[in-house]
Amino acid sequence: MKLQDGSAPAPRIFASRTLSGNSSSERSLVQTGSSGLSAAAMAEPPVIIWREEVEELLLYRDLVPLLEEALGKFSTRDTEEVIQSVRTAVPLSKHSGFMLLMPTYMEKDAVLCTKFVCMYKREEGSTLPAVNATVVLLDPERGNVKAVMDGEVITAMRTAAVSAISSKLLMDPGAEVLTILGTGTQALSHYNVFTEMFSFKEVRVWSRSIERAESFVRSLKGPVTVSSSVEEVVRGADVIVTVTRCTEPILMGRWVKPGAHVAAVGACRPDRRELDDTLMKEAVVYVDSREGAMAESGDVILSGAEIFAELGDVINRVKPALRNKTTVFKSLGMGIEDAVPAKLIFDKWKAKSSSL
Ligand SMILES: NC(=O)C1=CN([C@@H]2O[C@H](COP(=O)(O)OP(=O)(O)OC[C@H]3O[C@@H](n4cnc5c(N)ncnc54)[C@H](O)[C@@H]3O)[C@@H](O)[C@H]2O)C=CC1
Ligand SMILES: O=C(O)C1=NCCCC1
Repeated sequence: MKLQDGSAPAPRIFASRTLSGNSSSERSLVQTGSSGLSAAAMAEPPVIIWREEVEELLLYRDLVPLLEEALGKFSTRDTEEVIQSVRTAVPLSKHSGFMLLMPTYMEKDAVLCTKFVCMYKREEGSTLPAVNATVVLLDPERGNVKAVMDGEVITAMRTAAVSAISSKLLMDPGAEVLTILGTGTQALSHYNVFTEMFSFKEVRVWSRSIERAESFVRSLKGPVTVSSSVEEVVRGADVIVTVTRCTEPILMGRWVKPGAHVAAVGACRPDRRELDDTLMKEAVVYVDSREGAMAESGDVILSGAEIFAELGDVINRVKPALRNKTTVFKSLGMGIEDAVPAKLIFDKWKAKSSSL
């Protein structure tokens, strides 16, 4: 969320009158409530937590263990732990996009949350965002909104954190070479968390345009090699992250080293692909959600590949982590992955505000 001059406003608490108008009759409605509730029994007004605050409050070292725990809870299908159905996709045909609605309830953790995320096909060079998200945290008892948060950083960091968890579980422990296909928002968050959590000897990046790859790499801290040939960066890589907006396969199984781990993050619609049939059929396929993958993943649906397990099944030790095989983690994103950082950010925000 940004102001018109591009800067982010300071975090603030909405004044009650902002939500309910200025007139004294409207204000008295706020103080006693339309249902006659006393002010003490009324909910706190919602807060807005802007992008810069999210960036400050959300750290991978807190997020990764919480997400790992949450993926395990999701895979138990225990409705007291998590209620989360496959998200609703509203087509925005005029703008070549979709709005995805991602509600999640975690009863035991008292977290009620939804994300609205819009995703678009963008022309090369477009300055508009490919993904734009807002996260809303509610009080499950009263149903009021507690916080509205910028969702772009949450989406970038939680997606990368889940890919890092898949790699921690499924890559060869001696993995040395990381390859990232794509140079956008997700490429950056994946680079950040993978280099924070693991010690790769070599990092390679691919983009269709070598200039874009070079400019992306200039923004990074460590040494990275670039190429505009997917085959060149993929051959010999131990871990391959695909974070593109492509709609046809770009990663071919014949280039992938046996035993490599692929975290496939793009192609989140049933008609989109990033990986070819050879890779999908030869690899052991893990997903975040079986239902989600069967409804939304072109790589799963169109290849006819069998899903071996959810990441949560591996975390719960219900299914093995087949590290010596070629593995694909097909990521689609789930509401619980947003609910967890939303609670974390809100709790930290409250602690920070009350200490001021
Ligand atoms: N699995 C999940 O939870 C999530 C998945 N995504 C998906 O991840 C992908 C990347 O997202 P962002 O980094 O936010 O997008 P972005 O627009 O910032 O980056 C996209 C990258 O793909 C490249 N690209 C675009 N069209 C291409 C094509 N036809 N072939 C090859 N490369 C192409 C761009 O040059 C850029 O490097 C998108 O497909 C998005 O929908 C995004 C958020 C969460
Ligand atoms: O889970 C998400 O967030 C997204 N998934 C698919 C692509 C857009 C964002």
